[in-house]
Amino acid sequence: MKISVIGTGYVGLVAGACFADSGNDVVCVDINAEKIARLRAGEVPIYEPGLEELIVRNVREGRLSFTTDLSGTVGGSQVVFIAVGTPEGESGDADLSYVLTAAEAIGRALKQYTVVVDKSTVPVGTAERVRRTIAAVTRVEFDVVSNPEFLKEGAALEDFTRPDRVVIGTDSEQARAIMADLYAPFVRTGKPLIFMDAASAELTKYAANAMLATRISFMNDIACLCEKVGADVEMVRKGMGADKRIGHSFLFPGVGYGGSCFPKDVKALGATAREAGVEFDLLRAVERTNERQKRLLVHKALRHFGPSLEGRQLGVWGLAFKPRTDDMREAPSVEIIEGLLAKGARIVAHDPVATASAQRVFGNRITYAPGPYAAAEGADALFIVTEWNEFRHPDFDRLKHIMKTPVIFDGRNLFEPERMRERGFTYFCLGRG
Ligand SMILES: NC(=O)c1ccc[n+]([C@@H]2O[C@H](COP(=O)([O-])OP(=O)(O)OC[C@H]3O[C@@H](n4cnc5c(N)ncnc54)[C@H](O)[C@@H]3O)[C@@H](O)[C@H]2O)c1
Ligand SMILES: O=c1ccn([C@@H]2O[C@H](COP(=O)(O)OP(=O)(O)O[C@H]3O[C@H](CO)[C@@H](O)[C@H](O)[C@H]3O)[C@@H](O)[C@H]2O)c(=O)[nH]1
Repeated sequence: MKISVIGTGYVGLVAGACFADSGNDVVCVDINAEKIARLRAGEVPIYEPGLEELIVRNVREGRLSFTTDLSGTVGGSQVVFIAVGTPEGESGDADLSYVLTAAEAIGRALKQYTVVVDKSTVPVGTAERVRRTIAAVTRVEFDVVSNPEFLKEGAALEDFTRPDRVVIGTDSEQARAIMADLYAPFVRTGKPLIFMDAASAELTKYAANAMLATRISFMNDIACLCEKVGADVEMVRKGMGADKRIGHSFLFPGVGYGGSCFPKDVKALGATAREAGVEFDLLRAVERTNERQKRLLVHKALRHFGPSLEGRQLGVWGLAFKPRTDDMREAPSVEIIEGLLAKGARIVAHDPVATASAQRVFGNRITYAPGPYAAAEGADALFIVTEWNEFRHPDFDRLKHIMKTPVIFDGRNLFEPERMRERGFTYFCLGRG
């Protein structure tokens, strides 16, 4: 099948590469000429495990290419995916300007019946707005399908090629058949293609993200409660998760959820509810807990060191919002580091892949260390912010030896508090004694 993908971000690039790898002829389009030039030179502008190899191979084998020329590409495609950004708008709602601009450009370029697929995360009613936007500029036949994406950064290829489900919102039989054909290679193991109307598909995406964010905030509140009452959140988490109705995933307390999706999508769902006159108080509480959680490590540090961190050197392990990505969007590290800087601390941080993207956030206000031990050297305390695997089994003797004082604020509960005390560390974590 001939496919165009509009937008070469985390979603567009992954979708484009995976569709090409299942034998389709894919052209990825972006308005960012520098990104396209890099991609054409074989350089992938984001870090996502396995993506570069997949792109390079599919380009070499002639199934995948990159262009800034939307109008020259879309006309020859049977399916066009919109995978542009939908950032937070002024009042918390989703900013649809990129989606609607792309839709109009697609409309002008159509030459034959085409399925236009909205893969971006968009509020209820957007498929209809996209349809109207395209219909206003063309007489060619087309269908608009809502096909939200559920991949996680850091595991994007696995999630895309082995999805738990594929949600397809359309009332067109023709579009339904084309989408089923396109996704057939990814649901061979029996995972469902779930067909529904476009509005339900659009809402499914926000509901899923908001539910996952709710679980995280719930566990962060449980962790705070554990600290106050002398319970151990790791035990509570295991005990809760063993109930099949609850399950173990997305119950890890941490420094608050971040990334390009949960924060904006919880807000956008709140905006949809407000507009619809539905009181959705739970969402506001989920956000409030998350705001508190992002400040927690700084509060713990101030309780330990006193109200000023002037003259203190603090090490930070992990800058990206989660492991296996270089994405700094809404990363809790930003709030934590800004909080520590504001109290006068000097920061030396290490992240295995996010240094370049972190430099765009912090500039030279912090120091970037080439490795975890270099970040901890001479530090008054070490902050663990992102749970990269390489931080899980450090040489504790070496760490203790190189730090000025062996104090750790662990925002990811990587270690056993009892063992850390035996090793000679002053160890603070979340919801454990
Ligand atoms: N990042 C994720 O993990 C993830 C997962 C599921 C869904 N989503 C959703 O998918 C959408 C895309 O997210 P992302 O993280 O890939 O975004 P991104 O910001 O990484 O990339 C978007 C790309 O679209 C390009 N673009 C904007 N307008 C364009 C136009 N008119 N024509 C061509 N290109 C254009 C931008 O230059 C940019 O390269 C969002 O709605 C997001 O909520 C993201
Ligand atoms: O038990 C957990 C799980 C996650 N997180 C945090 O939650 C955030 C989001 O993590 P994750 O969901 O793994 O990454 P994303 O790439 O943001 O993926 C989410 O957002 C995407 C964009 O909408 C969706 O497609 C995915 O299904 C959804 O998981 C990160 O800050 C994590 O540290 C926790 O604090 N505790």
